[in-house]
Amino acid sequence: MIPAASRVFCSIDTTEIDGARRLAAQVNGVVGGIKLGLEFFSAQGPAGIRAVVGEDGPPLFLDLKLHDIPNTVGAGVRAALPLKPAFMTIHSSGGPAMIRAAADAAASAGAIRPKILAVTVLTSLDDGDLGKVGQSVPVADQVTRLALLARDSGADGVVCSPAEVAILRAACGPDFILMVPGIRPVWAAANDQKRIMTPVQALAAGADHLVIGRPITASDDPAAAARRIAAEIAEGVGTEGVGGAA
Ligand SMILES: O=c1ccn([C@@H]2O[C@H](COP(=O)(O)O)[C@@H](O)[C@H]2O)c(=O)[nH]1
Repeated sequence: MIPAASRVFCSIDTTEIDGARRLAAQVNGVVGGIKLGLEFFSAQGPAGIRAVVGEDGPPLFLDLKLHDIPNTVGAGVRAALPLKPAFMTIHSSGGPAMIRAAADAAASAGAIRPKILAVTVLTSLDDGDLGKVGQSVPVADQVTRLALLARDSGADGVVCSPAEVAILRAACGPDFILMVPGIRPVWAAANDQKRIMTPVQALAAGADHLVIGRPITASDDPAAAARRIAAEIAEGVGTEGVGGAA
């Protein structure tokens, strides 16, 4: 059986190539893949990505959260295909044509295409924040709307918070991928995340993959933190309560 910890993508958010490589080596074999995003890509570009994950490295989740007109997003996805990411992100709020353009660009890679995931509502936002950007509906309603739009426009799945996983699993079906950040073991600080759950809670709700960054990477001993999370997942630790000091 595949260990549940292999469903964790460790988010390495840094500008430093040596630091990113060191972190990737420290969590290698404990987590299932590496997520690199805007911070690292802006500083190090495609060559930096290759230096961290290599040709035969762990699965890559390239989290660039593309959001632009359809032509530009499609071209952005196509330009990233040589990196062979397992997953790439776009924003669902870019609309149906933009999502379709990303899906079509990914499909052009054939069998080893990246799965396109549409970001719904960022896990750092709550109902009050949504209201301030003119979306005066409960977060869960907006997430569901954007997830259904993404599914119907050709995306393989979405990025959502653990709080919406059960709702989306019911609304979008068993095969729609739910990639879930906003994950905090009970011993970790929430930081800027607002909609959070423990790894065990998120998996129990039906998440396919978990994204975990600072609880591992900001630890004095990232390898030990990753192993601790893997052990908690295996033992079902953290079914109640979450978060620490923000
Ligand atoms: O809604 C979202 C979408 C993406 N993220 C990304 O996940 C990681 C989370 O890192 P932590 O250190 O575990 O908070 C980070 O790279 C975000 O860009 C997200 O948090 N929420």
